[in-house]
Amino acid sequence: MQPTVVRPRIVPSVLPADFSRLGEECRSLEHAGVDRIQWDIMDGSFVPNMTMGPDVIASVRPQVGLEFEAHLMVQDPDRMLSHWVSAGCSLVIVHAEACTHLHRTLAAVHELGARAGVALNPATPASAVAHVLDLVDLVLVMTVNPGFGGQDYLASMERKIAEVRSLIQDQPHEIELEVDGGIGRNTINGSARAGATTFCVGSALFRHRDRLADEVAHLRGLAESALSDSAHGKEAA
Ligand SMILES: O=C(CO)[C@@H](O)[C@H](O)COP(=O)(O)O
Ligand SMILES: [Co+2]
Repeated sequence: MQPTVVRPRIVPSVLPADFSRLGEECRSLEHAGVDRIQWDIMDGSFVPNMTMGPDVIASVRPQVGLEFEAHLMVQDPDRMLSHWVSAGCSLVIVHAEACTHLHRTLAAVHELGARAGVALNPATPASAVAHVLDLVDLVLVMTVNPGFGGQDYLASMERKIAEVRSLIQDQPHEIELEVDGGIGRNTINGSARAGATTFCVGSALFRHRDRLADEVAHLRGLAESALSDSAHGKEAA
């Protein structure tokens, strides 16, 4: 039987959105056909920037049907995990570097009824997730240093993307591989060929806010062609 090509997921970051109209902005993304919405949570400590708290996300939650993921760029995320889940995030991504007891933190996310993801800073090796894969639903490889949107993609991360792909490939449960930072028309191909199937896109998408649906389809098409050329982009029909 012919293998089918994995459908790439396009997940916008809300960082470039107009924060005074977040509900409308998220509805536009939903109408444009994106797969989820990523909320970039920054605490001014783990990263040198601050964004929003759970009440902001909760206020948008009833206005949009899409799944929400929280990308927690937060030192010691444990004490607030339940707030992000209560606000409506069904996927919670913590940074490996921010957790003293990563295994415990991931178990706590599952106990709250959410899916758990682990993000890796550019300087963190793929091996940082090797011993927690049984508790991981998604690995997020940062392709910029976290803290700001609009930075240049680090192509040097493609080797790590490939290493994570080979780590997760043989797991008994599905683990998504997402990339985040500087993803757009010129970089989605390289990260897809390396092993990513989910693409967080911020500024490269909002740059085309007058034709969001076209840009989502265009980016997904570019990723689909790259995945169809690569072994990891195929699944049994
Ligand atoms: O987590 C982060 C930054 O820390 C990202 O989600 C970016 O906000 C994505 O924005 P672009 O790099 O695509 O502009
Ligand atoms: Co992010």
